[in-house]
Amino acid sequence: MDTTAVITPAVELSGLVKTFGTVTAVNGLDLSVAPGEVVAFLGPNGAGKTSTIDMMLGLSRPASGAVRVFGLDPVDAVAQGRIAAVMQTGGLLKDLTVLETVQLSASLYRDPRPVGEVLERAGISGISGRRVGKCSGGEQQRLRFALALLPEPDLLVLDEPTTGMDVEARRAFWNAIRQDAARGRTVLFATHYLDEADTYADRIVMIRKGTVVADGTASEVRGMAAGRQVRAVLPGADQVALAALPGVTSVAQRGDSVTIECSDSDSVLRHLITRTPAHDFEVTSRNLEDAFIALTTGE
Ligand SMILES: Nc1ncnc2c1ncn2[C@@H]1O[C@H](COP(=O)(O)OP(=O)(O)OP(=O)(O)O)[C@@H](O)[C@H]1O
Repeated sequence: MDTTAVITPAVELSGLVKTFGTVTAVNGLDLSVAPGEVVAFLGPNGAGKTSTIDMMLGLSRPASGAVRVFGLDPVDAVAQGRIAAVMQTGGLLKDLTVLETVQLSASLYRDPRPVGEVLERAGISGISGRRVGKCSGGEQQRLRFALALLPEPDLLVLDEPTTGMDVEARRAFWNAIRQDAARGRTVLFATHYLDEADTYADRIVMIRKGTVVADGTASEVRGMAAGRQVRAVLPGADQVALAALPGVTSVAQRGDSVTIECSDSDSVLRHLITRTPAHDFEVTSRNLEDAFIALTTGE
């Protein structure tokens, strides 16, 4: 057996760039996703998530850089049913029932999964007779998920699939996706929701201004994003010296007080106590949500 065989990544993006006129939507993005991973693309509005996903699906072409899906050009990967997508809106006919919608889509494939099976896996067998126009937003998304399962893709891509759903609908939707992913399918989804990425992804890739700013498991990213704030009374603090301390991300002086954002509050305190006349110390943990915003907006 050849134990040195290299596994072809599910997704390989290298030096990806996408521009729209003067706007650079994706700016030299590199990413490799292994088969079987559940990856969240997390980033604020305009970070470049949709532009990247469109290139992965072969819906648009990069200005430069390369996209491979299971080693293939995305257009070929889509044609072979290796990749399928659940988009946020569009693509459903209101007057058809859920069952008719899936049957119609299935008729377009040469060798689709059985209709009953995909309804079951998307958790919508119980509403198969309901008209699409009467389905809630969450049910319509599970219907789109069922449609995406018809070719039995190896990679499922979802672009902000739960926007506008309430908490219960989001949970039902993700449980269906997660149960399906347990069978080994690779899943990549874009989201604004930190909690959604945290709960449902094995790996979080944070995007800001078209590039990756953090990449790791939820707990690794939490570690990267988490930080402390040290405050002390120190008139005329030497801001340059403080900013040069290990792990310090910002220093601000307001009146007699200095506020230092850092990853290692112990070493900042040690410095302040031994090298400066600072007093009245206050150490607080930055809230994770604030830290996420700091990481994705650079504030
Ligand atoms: N067709 C287009 N024409 C012009 N500019 C575009 C186009 N599509 C995207 N952009 C711009 O590219 C940037 C990245 O947009 P993109 O939709 O990829 O971000 P996103 O992370 O998916 O954002 P959101 O979370 O709001 O969907 C934004 O500045 C956006 O305005």
